[in-house]
Amino acid sequence: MRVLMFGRGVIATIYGLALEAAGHDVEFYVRPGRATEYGSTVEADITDARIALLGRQIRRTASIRLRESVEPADGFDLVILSVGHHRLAAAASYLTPRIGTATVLVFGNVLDDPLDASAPLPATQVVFGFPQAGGGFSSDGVLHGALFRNVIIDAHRERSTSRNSAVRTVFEQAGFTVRDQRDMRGWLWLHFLADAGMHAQGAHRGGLAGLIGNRRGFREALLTTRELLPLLSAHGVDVNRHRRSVLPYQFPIPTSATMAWATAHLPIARISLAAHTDPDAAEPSAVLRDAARKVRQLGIQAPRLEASLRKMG
Ligand SMILES: NC(=O)C1=CN([C@@H]2O[C@H](COP(=O)(O)OP(=O)(O)OC[C@H]3O[C@@H](n4cnc5c(N)ncnc54)[C@H](OP(=O)(O)O)[C@@H]3O)[C@@H](O)[C@H]2O)C=CC1
Ligand SMILES: CC(C)(CO)C(=O)C(=O)O
Repeated sequence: MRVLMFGRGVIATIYGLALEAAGHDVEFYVRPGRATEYGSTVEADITDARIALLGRQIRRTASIRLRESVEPADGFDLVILSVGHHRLAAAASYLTPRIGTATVLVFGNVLDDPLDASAPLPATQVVFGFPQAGGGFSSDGVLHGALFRNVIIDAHRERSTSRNSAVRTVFEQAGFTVRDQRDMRGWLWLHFLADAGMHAQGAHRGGLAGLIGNRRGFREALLTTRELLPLLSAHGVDVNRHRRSVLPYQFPIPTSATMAWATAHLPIARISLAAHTDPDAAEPSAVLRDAARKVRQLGIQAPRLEASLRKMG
């Protein structure tokens, strides 16, 4: 399959390399002028949990193909679009006239209704999913990442089209296990609020890396998200469908102890957080700002989130 990864960011690179290794024809779209800057290789240090339960660390210099434009005649079958929620609209506008008949997998954080957030991409060509990976580039350009076996794919009955099946097959053939999500919109909202809780604490601790091994930090993150949960029902999400996912917020003490222990002792649990050390990174402040905007609109009290926003300045 011809696959285009949008950008050469963390998630695009981790999954692009995995799909290429599985035999797909993978290219990366980067902004005009950036191909030379990036070069034709990437140094990747990935702890891969497809091979071993707690991950096996593999470091390699991988060749990658970059392109600075996309045209409908390029004939991509699948475009994987993984950007921060605050950059999705611009990316979707760029891609819409250029994708031809390709399926676009929107594979990252989304706030608002997913189809509105990914407009003007045609709803019939879009599939929603979410990565189970994380990491970041260190200052020497090396990608340090953790890759889990699962990926989340939308499995709502009305959206279970042949495009969904094709996306599932691509991941399964590359050794991933697809976790069906029947309420993707609710799941994406909940994940966004979970990130807001984490980033709120990151704002006090020099980024998410400051949470590693930090029981109090995780507890505060969970409590921050708990303050935001009323947003879900206010937007029509049936929280009962996400009972297991909301348990950490109902039991923050044992959950934070587990998270602190896991991130202190297991590299696979630590890597995604360890890479987030930039206190001025754009995505965390966009997540906090947009979560705060939503709760203020509804008059929901979120003192922990507000305190973190003040801290960010
Ligand atoms: N990193 C992580 O640990 C995790 C991230 N996620 C989610 O996955 C998504 C992607 O995250 P991540 O990979 O870290 O993000 P990155 O910022 O690393 O990657 C985004 C990429 O998209 C490119 N890009 C964005 N907009 C445009 C545009 N309009 N035109 C051209 N290129 C563009 C960026 O290029 P440029 O640099 O030129 O702007 C960059 O290469 C987010 O929603 C995030 O929340 C989920 C789990 C973990
Ligand atoms: C907050 C983070 C990095 C934790 O892995 C994440 O899940 C995301 O960016 O969506």
